[in-house]
Amino acid sequence: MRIKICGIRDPLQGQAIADNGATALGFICVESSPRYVTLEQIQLVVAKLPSHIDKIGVFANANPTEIAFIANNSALTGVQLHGNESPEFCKQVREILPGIEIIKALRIRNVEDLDNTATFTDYVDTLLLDAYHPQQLGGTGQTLDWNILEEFKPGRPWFLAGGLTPDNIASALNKVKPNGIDLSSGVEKAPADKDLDKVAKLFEQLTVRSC
Ligand SMILES: O=C(O)c1ccccc1N[C@@H]1O[C@H](COP(=O)(O)O)[C@@H](O)[C@H]1O
Repeated sequence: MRIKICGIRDPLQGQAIADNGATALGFICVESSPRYVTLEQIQLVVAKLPSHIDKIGVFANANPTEIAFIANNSALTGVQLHGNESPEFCKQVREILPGIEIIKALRIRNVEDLDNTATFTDYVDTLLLDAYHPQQLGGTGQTLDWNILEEFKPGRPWFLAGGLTPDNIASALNKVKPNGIDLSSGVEKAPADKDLDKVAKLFEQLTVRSC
């Protein structure tokens, strides 16, 4: 299973989280977020990471040219589109960035929102399901209704996100079978300041489950 830890800013924290077993790290390229990182900060973190770690830039309603500039100049392996991007927009980004993983994040309120994920299947590599919050795009710490995800089998691999923590990850994975998990605020002391003890606890929980 893929394990993505999002909202990384500090190079040493990024390195430690990769050493713990994360398969992907995420960088918030959304200026309004308290976890926002500049291109230069991403470059400093990426420089310390082994090549097998996926490096994902998180954008929301950004310009495709800006997305491509940041992706190409910081060796990102993927971009996560976390705003109100349309399937057509995802297709455009995929054409501009061939070879880069396109992840479409969708904020799920109900079964209708879940059904809507099918409209993205042909235009993205991966889906990511996050909780819906009326004012915030992401990093809210809110969980979505895992009950409606029990039978969710989209035509693409998918990440479960939204309010996951070392304390609730076992319950989540008992109900839901995603291809990956994505955590941000559940493993931090303050926005973009990751709590390495919580990260270690997360991996302990995941190890116990796999035994
Ligand atoms: O983390 C942010 O500040 C953020 C801002 C704008 C878009 C997405 C953002 N984060 C993403 O939110 C989810 C879930 O976060 P959490 O675990 O509930 O804190 C995750 O995919 C982040 O990439």
